[in-house]
Amino acid sequence: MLTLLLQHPCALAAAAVSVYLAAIAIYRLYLSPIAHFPGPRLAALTVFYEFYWEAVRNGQFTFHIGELHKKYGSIVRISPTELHVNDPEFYEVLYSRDSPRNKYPYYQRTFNAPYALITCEDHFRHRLLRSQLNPFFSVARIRQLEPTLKALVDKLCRRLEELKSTGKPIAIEYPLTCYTTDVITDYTMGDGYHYLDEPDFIPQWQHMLCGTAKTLVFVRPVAFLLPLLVAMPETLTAWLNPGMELFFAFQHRCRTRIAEIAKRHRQYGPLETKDGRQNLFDNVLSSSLPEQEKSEARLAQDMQVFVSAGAETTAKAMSYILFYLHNEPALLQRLKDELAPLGEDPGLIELEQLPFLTGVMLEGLRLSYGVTARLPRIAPYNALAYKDWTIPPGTPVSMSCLLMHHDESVFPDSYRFNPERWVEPAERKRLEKYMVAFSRGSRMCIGMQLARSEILLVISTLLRRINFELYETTIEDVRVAHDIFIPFVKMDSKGVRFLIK
Ligand code: HEM
Repeated sequence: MLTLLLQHPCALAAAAVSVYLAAIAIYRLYLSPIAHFPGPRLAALTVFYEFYWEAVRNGQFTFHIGELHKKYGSIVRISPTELHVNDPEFYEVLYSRDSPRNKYPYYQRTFNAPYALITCEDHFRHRLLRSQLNPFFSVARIRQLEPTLKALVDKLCRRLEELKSTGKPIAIEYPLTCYTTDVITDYTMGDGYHYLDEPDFIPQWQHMLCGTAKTLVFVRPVAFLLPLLVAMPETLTAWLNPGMELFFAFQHRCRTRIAEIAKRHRQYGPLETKDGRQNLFDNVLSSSLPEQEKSEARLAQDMQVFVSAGAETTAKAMSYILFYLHNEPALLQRLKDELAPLGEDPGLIELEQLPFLTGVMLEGLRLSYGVTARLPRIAPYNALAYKDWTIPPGTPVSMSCLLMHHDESVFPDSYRFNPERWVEPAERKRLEKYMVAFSRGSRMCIGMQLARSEILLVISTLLRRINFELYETTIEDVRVAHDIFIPFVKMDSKGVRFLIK
């Protein structure tokens, strides 16, 4: 037999590959440190199980994981290397504030932004970067930003008023995405994109932000091919994947803007904006961070992430809130009644005190999810204890906001938009623990305060000044149907559309 194999190199190669694959299969099924965890054998064998549910079935893996939990229990092995937990009480353990948590390289590499804060794998490097940025997003700093946020809401209202009585429906997520983009670009770069000036609210920008999420998910198991894709001429990639032109233009814009900021910083030191604020990247350049963390390549990747993370999520939450309120006029009226005594120009501090408005915001965040994808974390040094299980150190473990927000034991009638569930203060405090749109712990969203302030100001102002009428929009246009890193509704939806009366 051996002589035969040696005489035929192809047969030898095939035999070697078979032995290799068999060894991998035996390791994954019987010898891996997580071999004893329950779950489908196929998922334990290959990442193409995940690929099938993510890519071939177009964003169905999270829903399928929900089914696996019903069959196998609250902890399931969902891939050769990863466990998934579905238990609201475990969320704060996994997404810990204090214990080291690394991110999972397999998951992070598809962002193709290896130096950015959000993709930083090592816990300690992340702490260093994050502690430098945290003050920039504190409640106090966001309060200083209030006049800018309000000026942009005024502009949003003026632009929407142009559509008054024209009979032209508007998909509200487009102007809202222009608003959130202008806010975050103005705040981080000191010079906004001014997308609210675009005559048609530039729908392709919102499509691009959602489209890149698909690349994230669909290429994950073959992400080692990403360098090939990236090395291809941009014109060819854009031809293969229409819509990528805008992404490349956005990438170039971030690099150019960072190069300008860095050059000016080298020549003249940090530049303050007219209201005395320093832009975020000047602030990083003036900091005591190690020099490699101030490289233009790293800062350009962070700029890209800040803009895309801050724009789509917040705009989606606001447009879903507007839908739910107009879909149930009693809720709309109750909110208007609560807002009425505050007059024409209430401040953020006053808005934050309103129980029903707060309930509307939290319920909107709960049902728009932000990021639906599971977010794996690794406890690098210590085993994690979960019920009777011991999860070995170094194991990627994930949980999903989508499953948390539809846990009927926490949020009964979970698909119903019910702001009332947040109104009573003690109950709100209890429930907020399980509303994880911003995730939790050391890696939780840095823009949370900014997003909450934007939502409060935009919703309260639009309801005072604009008369909306829903146009050919049903609950299906806000009901999650696909998890492609971010939530997607049915693919042929035209979005939440309104006539301005
Ligand atoms: C409704 C609005 C928002 C939601 C639901 C949301 C959700 C999230 C979630 C779930 C994460 C964790 C991602 C992970 O673990 O990989 C995250 C991280 C992040 N978000 Fe947000 N986000 C929102 C708004 C914003 C805004 C306005 C900004 C702009 C500053 C922003 C910037 C970021 C950044 C930079 C990170 C990475 C933080 C880190 O790794 O330390 N987000 N966001």
